[in-house]
Amino acid sequence: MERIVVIGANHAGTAAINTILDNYKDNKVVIFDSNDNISFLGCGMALWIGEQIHSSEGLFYCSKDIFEKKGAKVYMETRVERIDYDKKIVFAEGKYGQRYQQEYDKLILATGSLPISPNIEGKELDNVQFVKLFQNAKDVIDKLHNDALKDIVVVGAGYIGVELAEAFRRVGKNVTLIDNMHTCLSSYYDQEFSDIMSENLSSHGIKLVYNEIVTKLEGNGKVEKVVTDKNEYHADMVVLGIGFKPNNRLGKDDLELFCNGAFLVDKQQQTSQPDVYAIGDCATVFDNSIQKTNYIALATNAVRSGIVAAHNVCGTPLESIGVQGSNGICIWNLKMVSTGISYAKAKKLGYDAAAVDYEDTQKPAFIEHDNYKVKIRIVYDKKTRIVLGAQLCSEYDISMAIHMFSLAIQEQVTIDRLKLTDIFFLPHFNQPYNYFTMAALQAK
Ligand SMILES: Cc1cc2nc3c(=O)[nH]c(=O)nc-3n(C[C@H](O)[C@H](O)[C@H](O)COP(=O)(O)OP(=O)(O)OC[C@H]3O[C@@H](n4cnc5c(N)ncnc54)[C@H](O)[C@@H]3O)c2cc1C
Ligand SMILES: NC(=O)c1ccc[n+]([C@@H]2O[C@H](COP(=O)([O-])OP(=O)(O)OC[C@H]3O[C@@H](n4cnc5c(N)ncnc54)[C@H](O)[C@@H]3O)[C@@H](O)[C@H]2O)c1
Repeated sequence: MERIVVIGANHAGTAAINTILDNYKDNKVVIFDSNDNISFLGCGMALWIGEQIHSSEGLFYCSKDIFEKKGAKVYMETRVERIDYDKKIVFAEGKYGQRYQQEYDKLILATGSLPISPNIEGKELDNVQFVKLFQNAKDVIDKLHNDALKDIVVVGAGYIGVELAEAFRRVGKNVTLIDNMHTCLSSYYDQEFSDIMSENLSSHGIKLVYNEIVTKLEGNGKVEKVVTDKNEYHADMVVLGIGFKPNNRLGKDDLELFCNGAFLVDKQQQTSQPDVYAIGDCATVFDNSIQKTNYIALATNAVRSGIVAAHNVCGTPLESIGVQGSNGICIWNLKMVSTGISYAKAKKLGYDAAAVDYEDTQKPAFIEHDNYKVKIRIVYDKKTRIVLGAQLCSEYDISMAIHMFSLAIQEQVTIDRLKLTDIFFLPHFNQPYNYFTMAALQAK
């Protein structure tokens, strides 16, 4: 029997814990989490805030109870303060000051990420919000009920910022969305795609402010103003969504780190310390699109890395196959999905890259209903011909289409192989000259 300690029981921790408890029943599993809930789907936060779902109930898929019924010992609201990696002991403290020492044979770090806090004056003012935890969402929703709270400035037009801008607008607030880049969603899409999202956001009344750097927040107790290098914006609430950083506090002096501080792991999720594994947002991933170690904070990566670590910890060797950072967003019915890297990113990274684009309706023109335009871009390396990334955008649900490109990047498929990939045709679904083939065929 092994003593397995898991620190952090959100998406990564939950996946690892369930895999161990369901498949390797003879171990002693001890879980610590500093929060009071498990498995909160942050991805549902904007839907809840924007009143597209009526409650937060469905946003949890696991609990302390479930783990305990499967035989684990669970300490909630208990923060691990320090780890003695030589003696293999975890030191934790409960909400009421209770102290715990737990020895381990194998340790899984699933401490996740923290929202990046900009180094600006005024960020401690009331109504300056991060949106990561269930408690953050509850707090924001309580404040939104106050009709005097009218103007919301969202800083960061990435995934969190864009989703929340929509949510705030849906509940009738005036929304200004600020990003220091020249467009929204710039880490995921080329401007030809992000411009479509910008147009969608502005047409719903969101004020877009790009290429401005927030320099300070002003107010009297409560935030009242966002000051940038070029302008000032009135704000009754400011939401900061400028990215995540890995929560590495428990290992930053003892484990090897990636350039952004994430725990550096191998394909088995093992850190530089023997018997210590790291998963989810606190750890690195192997990024197949650039064939290098990278940091990509997504729940999907968290879950898969948890499964991989669990099997290795319990003695079944299993290697991660890497990730492509596949992602998607849906804002007022405009759906955008991407995988791998954009053309702009490929160029920035020094690839001799090319992009092929195609635009068409999803189905033949004679289909009069539920037939929308689809825009596709495939990015590839001109030298190796290998696919580096893909982007799709439509009001039609094209989400499943991105998985094919995800697999192509994972398997290092060339653009030329995609030209003749067998794609079925039925007018109810698509076209005989479909946009995958038509885009790929353009590759010279
Ligand atoms: C608003 C929002 C929307 C999102 N939408 C999506 C989406 O649509 N798709 C997607 O793939 N991803 C999405 N994400 C990202 C996704 O939520 C994260 O990638 C995911 O939560 C990572 O899971 P994790 O378990 O690694 O880390 P976390 O969720 O950060 O969990 C870490 C856990 O560790 C615990 N912990 C930390 N330190 C200690 C300690 N010292 N002692 C004890 N416990 C500790 C914390 O309490 C927490 O429970 C979204 C995130 C947000 C905020
Ligand atoms: N739909 C989804 O899959 C989804 C939804 C929400 C969050 N997430 C994930 O959660 C993580 C965190 O999301 P996020 O939106 O915070 O990060 P993000 O990386 O998606 O976006 C951060 C944005 O902030 C901007 N930014 C950075 N510094 C800034 C500054 N000082 N001032 C103004 N803008 C600045 C960046 O240009 C970028 O557009 C990401 O990994 C994201 O992929 C995913």
